[in-house]
Amino acid sequence: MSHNPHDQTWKQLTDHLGEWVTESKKHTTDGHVASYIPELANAPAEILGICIMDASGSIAAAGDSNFRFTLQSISKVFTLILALMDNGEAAVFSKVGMEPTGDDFNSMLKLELVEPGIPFNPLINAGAIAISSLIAGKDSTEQIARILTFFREIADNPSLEINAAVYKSESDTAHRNRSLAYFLKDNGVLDCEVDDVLRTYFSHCSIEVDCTDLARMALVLAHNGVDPIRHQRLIPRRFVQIAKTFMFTCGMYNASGEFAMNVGLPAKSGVSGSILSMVPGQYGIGVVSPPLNRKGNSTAGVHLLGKLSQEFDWSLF
Ligand SMILES: NC(=O)CC[C@H](N)C(=O)O
Repeated sequence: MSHNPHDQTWKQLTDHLGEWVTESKKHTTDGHVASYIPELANAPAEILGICIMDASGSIAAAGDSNFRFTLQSISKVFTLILALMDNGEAAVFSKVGMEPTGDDFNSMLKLELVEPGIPFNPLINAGAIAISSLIAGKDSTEQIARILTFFREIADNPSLEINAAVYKSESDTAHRNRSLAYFLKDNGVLDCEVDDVLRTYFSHCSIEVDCTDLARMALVLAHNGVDPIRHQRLIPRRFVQIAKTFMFTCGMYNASGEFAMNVGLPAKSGVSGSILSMVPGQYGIGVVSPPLNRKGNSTAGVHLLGKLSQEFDWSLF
């Protein structure tokens, strides 16, 4: 038996992940599948899948890990990184702040209440729409092409595509995001047209992946921007540091404090019921289970990450 801590954790993971998924799956009934984007409501409610990837690309997977879903808010982490790579820190943080809001992810409350009227952080909807406008390109068509190229590179998967049905469903019903974008335009945050920036925003939210893609993308963040499998730097270290900090403080919306206490890892969730997380320096983690709690996080997914964090003492604190 090996005494390498990684080998021991890996054996325990591969031996027990299936049991832990079965246990956490009970929590799918604690939540509701998102329906404000009508197409998302078609997701089966009893799904729970997870994929954990180590630095050599070995995979521990269990449950419905082949289920396909859209990135939704998880995409915001990577558009933030791309915007930082395109514009640098100073330009990005002239358009968005660095603080959690304590409000729902699609709230517009503080845009009017607090001066200057820029979004509090890049992971709430208002902030992510501002970030979409900063992606280099002459219009949304060019921006979307660059985003897809970047996401495919990070996921090491050239076949990532936009799910057209989810895109259309969101675009047809996004009255709240449209109002946020008009508000931003009025506050002088957006230099481009509202419809164009929303095309970019809905497109990156609608990129379809599975848990393996999530784990692969997370692995690059876990290794501070270097892909440990291809031994290639894909993202400057500083920009990963910024992204991981936001994931920790704002990645689980207004439940980020609770998640930090119970799980203690950087993470980002999306309304598709997905969660991207990582054990820094070690593993990339992708989880999906569509039913959400009131704050928009996957009930079974959060439960499973809590169990893993306890079992392996993964909390950063
Ligand atoms: N929380 C989320 O995943 C939100 C993303 C979704 N596309 C929206 O704008 O509402």
